[in-house]
Amino acid sequence: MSQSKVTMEVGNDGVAVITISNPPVNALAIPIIDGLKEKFAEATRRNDVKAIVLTGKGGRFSGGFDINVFTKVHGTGDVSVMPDVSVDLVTNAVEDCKKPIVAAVEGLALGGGLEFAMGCHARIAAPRTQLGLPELSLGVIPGFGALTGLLCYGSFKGTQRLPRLVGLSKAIEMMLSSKPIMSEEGKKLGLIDALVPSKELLKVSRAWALDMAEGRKPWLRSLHRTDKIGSLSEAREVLRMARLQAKKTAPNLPQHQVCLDVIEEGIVHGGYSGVLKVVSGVFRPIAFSCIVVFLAEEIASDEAKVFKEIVLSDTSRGLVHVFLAQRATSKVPSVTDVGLKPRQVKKVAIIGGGLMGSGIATALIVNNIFVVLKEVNSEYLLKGIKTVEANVRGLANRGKMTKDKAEKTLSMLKGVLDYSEFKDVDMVIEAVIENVALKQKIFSEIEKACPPHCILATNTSTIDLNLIGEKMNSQDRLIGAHFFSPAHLMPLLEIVRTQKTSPQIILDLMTVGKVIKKVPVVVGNCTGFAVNRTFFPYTQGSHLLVNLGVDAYRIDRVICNFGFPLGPFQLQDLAGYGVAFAVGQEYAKAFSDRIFKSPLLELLVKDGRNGKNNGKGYYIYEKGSKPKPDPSVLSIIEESRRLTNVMPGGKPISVTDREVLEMILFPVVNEACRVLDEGVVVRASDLDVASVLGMSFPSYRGGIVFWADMVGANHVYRSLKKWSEMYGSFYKPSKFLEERAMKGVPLSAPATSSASTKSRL
Ligand SMILES: C[C@H](O)CC(=O)SCCNC(=O)CCNC(=O)[C@H](O)C(C)(C)COP(=O)(O)OP(=O)(O)OC[C@H]1O[C@@H](n2cnc3c(N)ncnc32)[C@H](O)[C@@H]1OP(=O)(O)O
Repeated sequence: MSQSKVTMEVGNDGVAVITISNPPVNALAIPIIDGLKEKFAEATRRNDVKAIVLTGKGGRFSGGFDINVFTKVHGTGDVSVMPDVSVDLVTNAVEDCKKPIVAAVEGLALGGGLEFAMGCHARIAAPRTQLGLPELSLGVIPGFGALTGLLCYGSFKGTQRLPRLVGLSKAIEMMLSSKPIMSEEGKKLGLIDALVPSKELLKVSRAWALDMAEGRKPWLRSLHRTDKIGSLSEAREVLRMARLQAKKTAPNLPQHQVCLDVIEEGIVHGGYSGVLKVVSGVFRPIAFSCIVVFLAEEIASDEAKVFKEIVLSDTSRGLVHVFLAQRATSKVPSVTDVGLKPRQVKKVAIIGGGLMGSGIATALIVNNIFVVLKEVNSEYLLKGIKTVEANVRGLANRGKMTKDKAEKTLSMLKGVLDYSEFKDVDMVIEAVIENVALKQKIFSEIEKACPPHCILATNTSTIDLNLIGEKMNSQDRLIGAHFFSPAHLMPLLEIVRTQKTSPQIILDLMTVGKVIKKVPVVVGNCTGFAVNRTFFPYTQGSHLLVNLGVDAYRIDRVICNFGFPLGPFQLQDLAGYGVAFAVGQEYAKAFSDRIFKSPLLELLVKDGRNGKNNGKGYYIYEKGSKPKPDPSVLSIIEESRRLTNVMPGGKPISVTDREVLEMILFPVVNEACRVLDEGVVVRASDLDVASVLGMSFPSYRGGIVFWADMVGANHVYRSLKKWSEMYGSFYKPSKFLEERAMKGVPLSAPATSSASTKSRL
């Protein structure tokens, strides 16, 4: 029997408790919405019911509307399958119910879940309950209404109740950031009426509902309130500022402006002139003038169009895809489905206190894992410890933890200069420079110094793990723990397994990843693994374009306009050139058939530049000001162009911005195809998640493979083929891409059986 259901129990006190049960997050799936309608109708009808409490089973109120329905809508283009949650259920059945309803909220009330709670006449919450409207992060806006029948801005009630309960500025902040607040803050803001311990939640909620039924407590309808919105001119000013801000911070996200438009409509025509009441009246069979019907229908058809556009937008498709793809990464065949139990990792040794080692140490201690940090001498060790201290105190300064907690956190770090502390560690992470011989020596040493259950991990970003483990006996314990810089902030943990790594070790590291709040993505072993390998043509493509005569700053601009936080040249400045040199050599060895060798970095270094490190790179870095393009780099670029001599006829090529973008990203797609073909990832969507979380590929474009499928494999293939004929083998389309383009099969479609035999997993 399905676990998804809505139940109702009527107590002797005359209170009906309606419970949503749809584990794990009580998502509002269509049968749940139908069940709620049915139970509210029954509770309203029954004479023995005086008041109602709405709650969720298993300590979670509701995670909102069922996101899987969006996937269906995106697949079919048919928005009519979306139920009318806002008007039909939350407004008509709940808010306008003839009996008082209390929401007993615990764990989380997000999206449609919070909308339900706000439709109730009071909200009682347990401590540390998350309350939020994260719909914008899925590309839609809170509280959509029906598309069948009439629809108007007034039907997006989720956007209207929140301002009426917490004030306009706070509501806008919550909706535009998609970040939840805790019930403690909700109580202060007025979103929550009472905060009670979890075990008293139902008792207090029942009593509250009865108090309302019997006139001892006020019975408030959120949508009718106007006391927190301020004057119309104030509201308009707040909205104007929010629009400007959203234009700056979310230029490519249409749902932000639509959300603000809808809030404004609700305020202007709802709370102030009362039109909302008339317009929402069109949803009910009451008498109203023909003019209003006509106007409402006209508005409705416009808004239905807006709604349809936004739900079916590429932005929503991309964001919903990334949400579900991220969840899918925790399912790894033969690892998470074979009944293994993760072992606890309490103490970790890190070898190397540089940028990566200290960042990883920070991520671990912040999440209560004891760390031993090893360096080769006390000077380096002190430097490493100081970096960790700065990281942790930086988090405290930014309000991410209390000062007290920061000091406690730092007490979980111990610096050492030898292996004596390694005897009882559960995991070692090697984070030294990218030098194969050094890594081989370290692994043969730690294998002896650590207990037999210990996970032996390397943070290499590029080097083949089989090479690193060549001198080890227990290669089943060797695994890649590839963090992205800065390791305490970037969310991705790329877990690299070899053919010999044991499933238990993989599961243990996945669990550590989750404990330290990273998203672990398990991938196979090869040079650069899944993420850096897929993206090595990103830097090379940008170098090739510059050498073909395209302006470097224009390239950075085009890439930023697409949605990356930085362009490739600014990114190189930030990362420093040393890493680029080291990994460049590895790629040149492994992928010699498709390398573009650019002398540009060497010329920059010769000129005394080292990027942000010394304030001089493609850009000039001065304290307190934004990086500025450095015109004196142009002569170095000219020299590079002269040396490579790739410009056809010695003249700069002429390309549109779109071509600039595609000439950089299509080679990345091409390498992603090889990664898919070789079975380096479990599924194509893992590469999407990794590109978003590790390379800052814009999430609203769905990740690298998803985006490529939106653009179309055929277009990618034809473009690469054309450029390979014009500019050489760097652009040569892979076999996988060619086949998919010819057959019209999406790049993300699972591999055929012949391909899956190649798997590196
Ligand atoms: C009408 C409204 O205005 C429109 C809406 O409500 S749109 C939906 C708005 N809600 C959201 O955006 C919330 C999305 N969910 C989340 O942020 C997080 O899942 C959470 C905070 C609820 C829980 O996080 P966490 O405990 O880490 O568990 P997490 O792994 O993310 O999710 C557990 C499972 O629940 C699923 N799930 C979570 N929220 C869901 C939702 N709203 N619909 C369907 N499934 C959902 C996940 O896909 C995952 O499934 P899986 O086990 O098969 O992989």
